Amino acid sequence: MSPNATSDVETRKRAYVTFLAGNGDYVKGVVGLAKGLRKAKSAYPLVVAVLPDVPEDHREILDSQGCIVQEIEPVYPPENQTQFAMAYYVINYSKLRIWEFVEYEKMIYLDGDIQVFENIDHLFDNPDGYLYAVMDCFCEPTWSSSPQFKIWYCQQCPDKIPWPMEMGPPPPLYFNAGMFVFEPNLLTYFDLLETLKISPTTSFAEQDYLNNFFKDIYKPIPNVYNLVMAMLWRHPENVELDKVKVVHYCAAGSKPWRYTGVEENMEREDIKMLVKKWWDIYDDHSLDYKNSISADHTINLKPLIASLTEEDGVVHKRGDVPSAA
Ligand SMILES: O=c1ccn([C@@H]2O[C@H](COP(=O)(O)OP(=O)(O)O[C@H]3O[C@H](CO)[C@H](O)[C@H](O)[C@H]3O)[C@@H](O)[C@H]2O)c(=O)[nH]1
Ligand SMILES: O[C@H]1[C@H](O)[C@@H](O)[C@H](O)[C@@H](O)[C@H]1O
Ligand SMILES: [Mn+2]
Repeated sequence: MSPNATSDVETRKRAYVTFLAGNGDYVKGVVGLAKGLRKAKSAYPLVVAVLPDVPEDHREILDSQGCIVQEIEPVYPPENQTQFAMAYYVINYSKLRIWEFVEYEKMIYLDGDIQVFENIDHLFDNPDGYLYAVMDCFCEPTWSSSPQFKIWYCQQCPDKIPWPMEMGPPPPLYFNAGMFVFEPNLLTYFDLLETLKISPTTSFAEQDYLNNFFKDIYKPIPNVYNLVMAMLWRHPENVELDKVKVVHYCAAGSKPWRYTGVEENMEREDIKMLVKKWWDIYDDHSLDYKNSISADHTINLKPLIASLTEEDGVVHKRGDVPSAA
């Protein structure tokens, strides 16, 4: 086997992964993400973990965009009496299935409402054994039922309003679960599912759960890897917008494919600019998988080479091992 083929086989051990549920418009987010990764010349494919309720035509769109569509079974929390910050967060427990994708050594999870504007492949090279993610902000009304919100404490500026001593030690650092670097592992996977059975359901669903589960191995990374939009108006002093590589369109009203500009903060120039940047990628037909094949041979030979197996040299059907690049 040629040295090139060896390294291509190695790159197959890493992938991006996102999650898709339902027959709504989140598929647009995932298409945008696939194209964004391609534009950033990522060397790794995008796996889309889909729930059974994702319709066939949406799966075909994703396949035609070079994504690896992988169906997963839903995971439900044990009981559902809690008020989630958003009712649909309940489906996000299904995200735990991605720890089962052990054909990959390391993956970067990205929400469907995330866009990657610059290459972040180097995050795969971070030392193993940790879960890497960006610290969240507690200042939006979605956090109103939390103790942090009630005392105006935010881990983004712990010196402004320090955590009161009488409330005990400050809570452990908390990440936004729209983006994280992790290692699929069956023992972890079974432990995640088993521990869930005896865990309470809380406002931020699997985000709270993952934070608790991984608190000892969580390593914060700079917010350029997941700009939670509220940071722009809650903690502008912590944001260097021109350095941001990954944007998370998570604020109410900010999903680019639904954007109208009427919700609070959505009239801001920085938001308008970021929404436009998302659309520029989504509308760019040269970034469609089929067009990128004819446009750039150096990049687009990769999926073909990677789909040659060592033993039989047989080329598997396109879509088996597509690269996001
Ligand atoms: O109808 C839906 C709803 C959600 N999703 C998927 O679920 C992800 C999470 O939903 P949002 O991005 O709308 O939610 P937020 O960004 O507000 O949610 C945050 O909190 C959630 C708590 O459950 C999750 O942790 C999520 O990853 C984190 O970014 C989406 O990106 C998308 O990938 C769908 O596919 N279809
Ligand atoms: O994951 C959630 C979500 O992205 C919300 O929109 C945001 O307000 C929260 O800070 C975050 O924890
Ligand atoms: Mn999101």
